[in-house]
Amino acid sequence: MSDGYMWFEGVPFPVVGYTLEHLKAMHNFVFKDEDVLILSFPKSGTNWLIEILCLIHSKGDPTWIQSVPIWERSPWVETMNGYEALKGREGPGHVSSHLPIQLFPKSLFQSKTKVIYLIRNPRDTLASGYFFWSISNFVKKPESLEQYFVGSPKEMEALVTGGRACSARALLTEVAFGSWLEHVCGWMSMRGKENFLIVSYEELKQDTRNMIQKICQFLGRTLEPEEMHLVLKNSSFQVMKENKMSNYSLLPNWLLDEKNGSLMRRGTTGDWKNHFTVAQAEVFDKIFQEKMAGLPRELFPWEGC
Ligand SMILES: Nc1ncnc2c1ncn2[C@@H]1O[C@H](COP(=O)(O)O)[C@@H](OP(=O)(O)O)[C@H]1O
Ligand SMILES: CCc1ccc(OS(=O)(=O)O)cc1
Repeated sequence: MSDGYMWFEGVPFPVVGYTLEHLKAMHNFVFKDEDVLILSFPKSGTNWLIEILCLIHSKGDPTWIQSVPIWERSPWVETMNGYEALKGREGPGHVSSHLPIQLFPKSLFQSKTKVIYLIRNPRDTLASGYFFWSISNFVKKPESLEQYFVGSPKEMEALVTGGRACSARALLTEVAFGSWLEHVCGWMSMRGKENFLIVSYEELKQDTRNMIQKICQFLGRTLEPEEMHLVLKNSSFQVMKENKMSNYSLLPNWLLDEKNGSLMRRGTTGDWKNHFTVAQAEVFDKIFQEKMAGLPRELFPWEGC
């Protein structure tokens, strides 16, 4: 825990909300065929997708999202509180997780649980994570974006000269829940299964209505035009930002310093461009191209934009 993370099976976890005992016990969690699982690497827009799924469930009626905290509506299987809530739940429901595939409860792979994997430009997850971890006490606060990006100036130098690209922060290897690359590559092994849907933050931003339709189709749900209108309205950035059940303002101040930021920060694509240096962007490109070469490009709609 000395580096500001709690390590489990080689993966760094936040130090608040997680224990090794729960992570071990959670491995035996039994998924129901009717559950809906939301999977993502942190800061991919997970809470937005959770809000959308809750609103699809309620056909746009905001009563549920305005009265129950988001982490109770779709508990995180890997957190202590989330796991306890899920264990005691009788019927099926929504479940959220940031876990990499190798740590996931095995029952998922024998179930028909519908799984939605949310993917976002890792440059934006990096920038979003930097600002979020800086205002929270889930993990050690980053010293600067530079430090968060590569660990140290020395590592950056080594990266630029091509020396140690694989071990650098640019691969997101030492942020909460481990490596973005490993997270994505691991879960992409489920690609093609009929109970597995991939949604990108970028497509969700660009054509929210169309993506909600696609999600509804996957879930076997339909929305009347007026219901769709309500889902769109109540999951919009502005409405979510003001919903205290969804914007994390219910978390105590010692855990999330709301004076200096919010979960609901920008809600845009490409904000990383305002924060990365040219050198950082080049390094990131190089590593991304190299490591993701084996996966189809359509998985990364933000590339080349
Ligand atoms: N309704 C919404 N529309 C668009 N983006 C949203 C959103 N709700 C949350 N987000 C964005 O999702 C990111 C948080 O992701 P997560 O829920 O996985 O922690 C933040 O990104 P930014 O920090 O780039 O603004 C946040 O602003
Ligand atoms: C208690 C709600 C909560 C807080 C933080 C979480 O992780 S992360 O910020 O998305 O990495 C998950 C759940």
